[in-house]
Amino acid sequence: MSLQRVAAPAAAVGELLAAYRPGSAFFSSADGAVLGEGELTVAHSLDGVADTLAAVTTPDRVRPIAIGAVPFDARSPARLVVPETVRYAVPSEGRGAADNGQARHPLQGQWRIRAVPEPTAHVRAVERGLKLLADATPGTAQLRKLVLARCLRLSRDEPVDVAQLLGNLARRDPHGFTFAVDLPRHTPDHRYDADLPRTLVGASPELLVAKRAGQAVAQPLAGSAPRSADSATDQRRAADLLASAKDRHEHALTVEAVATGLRPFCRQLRVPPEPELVKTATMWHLATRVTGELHDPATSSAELARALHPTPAICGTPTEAARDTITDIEPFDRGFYAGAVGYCDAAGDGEWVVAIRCAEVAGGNIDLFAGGGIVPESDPESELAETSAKLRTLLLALGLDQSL
Ligand SMILES: C=C(O[C@@H]1C=C(C(=O)O)C=C[C@H]1O)C(=O)O
Repeated sequence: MSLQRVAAPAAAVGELLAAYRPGSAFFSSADGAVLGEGELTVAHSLDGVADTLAAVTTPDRVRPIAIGAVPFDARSPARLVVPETVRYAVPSEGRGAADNGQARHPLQGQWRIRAVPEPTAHVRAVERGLKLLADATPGTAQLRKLVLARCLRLSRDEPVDVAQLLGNLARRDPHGFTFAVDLPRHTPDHRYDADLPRTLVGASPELLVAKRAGQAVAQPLAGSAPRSADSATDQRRAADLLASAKDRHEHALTVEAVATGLRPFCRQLRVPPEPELVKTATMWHLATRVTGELHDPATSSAELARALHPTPAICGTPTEAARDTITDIEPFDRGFYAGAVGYCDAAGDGEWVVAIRCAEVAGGNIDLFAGGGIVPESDPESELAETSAKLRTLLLALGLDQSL
């Protein structure tokens, strides 16, 4: 077994982006970027990360990391790779300049597109969800929030160039969390040839949890509005979102769950009473930054991610009832969409984000996903529009400027 080596810090995030090749693992945040190459060993759950890292840690080995993804249903296997070589980059100056236009390098080719479910069926699914939120079933926990998603299956004859897609995503959302990590080759429904590598690629705005220097940080998002190219309209939408009782309710349920999940690990937890606005190139969101001092500074980011995932931002409240309802209603398997993606080192430091604004790529197939939180005050047509707006993160990075 070879040693995990850490190469000298790269000059810029752009260099690591340029070095990404299929099979490597890339993750970037406002703090910089990490690129893992090769495969020393693999952990199949967040639980297994500490032991896997301990097994490869020796006095002469520099802090190993595990990097990869956990599926939406955490009972299914994750893929968290301990790479042979790890390179880090510090944030670069140029990274602040967002490229809000079309993808600079559109992926050429003729796409076949299939919506699963069809848009009208998604509206009906939301109506069904609303009915479940309104009905109390004796003996079962009352659903308070449910997140329903839809999927766009795109395919073409030529394989998707993941490096190009990753570069486009990083340029459009330079302040987001951009990632490309390989997944287990088999999908539960064996939809693709098992020989095809599968990659999760995306640009998530949502920090599930980060841990560094004995501190835990989470930034749940919930409550959304599409951006507008017209700046007055854009500002009005942001102000309306911040004032919306429905969105604040949806947001509060998520913050409450994240605070409850972190509290047992923290001696001091700060939860701001009011949400703030965050934006991506395509969306406005309500956000709350929750920070805590850990009782035990050695608590690992993987352990914290395990305690928090799945949050009501992508599942619902209460968790199990929402997860079962999602399985019943959604006509596709979420796979790694709405899972978690990130890395953790042997000291437990690391960052995990919610796997949204992402796609699963296998050869010439790319599945895009987007969902939205539903509370009793939600409107089905607006929910459909919200998923269409969220899908634009990936569609624009592919060079497809169309509403689907
Ligand atoms: C589920 C998604 O996004 C989540 C749901 C949100 C909402 O309902 O307002 C906002 C941000 C994310 O937590 C997605 O992008 O697919």
